[in-house]
Amino acid sequence: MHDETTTAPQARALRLGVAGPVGTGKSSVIATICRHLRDEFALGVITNDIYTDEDARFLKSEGVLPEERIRAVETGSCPHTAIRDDVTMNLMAVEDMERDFAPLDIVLVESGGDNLTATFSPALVDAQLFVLDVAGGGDVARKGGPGISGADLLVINKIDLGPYVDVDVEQMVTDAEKARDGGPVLALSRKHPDTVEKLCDWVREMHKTYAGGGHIPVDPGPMAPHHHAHDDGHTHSHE
Ligand SMILES: Nc1nc2c(ncn2[C@@H]2O[C@H](COP(=O)(O)OP(=O)(O)OP(=O)(O)O)[C@@H](O)[C@H]2O)c(=O)[nH]1
Repeated sequence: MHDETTTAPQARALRLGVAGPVGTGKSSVIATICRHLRDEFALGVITNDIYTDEDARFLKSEGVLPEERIRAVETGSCPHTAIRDDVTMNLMAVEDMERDFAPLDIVLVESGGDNLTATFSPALVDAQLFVLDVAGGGDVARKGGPGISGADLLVINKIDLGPYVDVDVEQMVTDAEKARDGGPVLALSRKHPDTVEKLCDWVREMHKTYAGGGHIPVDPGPMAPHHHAHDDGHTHSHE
């Protein structure tokens, strides 16, 4: 009988998206993954910024990978568009990277920083992390949204800051688990090596499942309707 929960073993790299609100630590999470796993896996990184290549420059300056394995996509539009509505620019960047450095094991794709609504299309990534931080407030996890509830892993970052911003990290994790119907939640700080190891283990496990054909990409769901106002007075909306 055909088993619909598995697919053939994968020939190409695992494409792993990292999304989340501005400043929660997406670039830092990617830097951490690269530093700890670069000797185990062949890695590449694609960053998304609206007008700059700042995130790519940060990762290059940190020396987390050889510079040519870190490439920037300047989306020129709201971050949702490039990771969800029309993923062409990103898909081309990922495919170029995979071709130039074949065979790659994992390509990390960082979304531009946005609000709680941005998620990757499963046409672009195979799995996705959504990153919140404790500095954004303990109640954020309760607010839900497609990334919080539907990403393959929810990261609650900067837990070392909990005491300074009066956030009960354990409660925030419990709230997040509830919002995700028990889906995985990782409390992370780059200053707590045990949490970094858990992040690496999650990536290892995801890669193993994916490479063996046992991972089916899940769409966390569409963003909520919203609109953007631009400097020139022009607005656009996503319904
Ligand atoms: N205390 C603490 N600070 C952290 C941690 N991770 C990241 N930061 C800091 O948080 C700030 C934002 O981190 P980034 O990695 O640039 O965040 P980002 O989500 O990529 O930001 P944008 O790309 O601008 O949306 C930086 O000053 C980091 O040094 C952490 O675990 N603990």
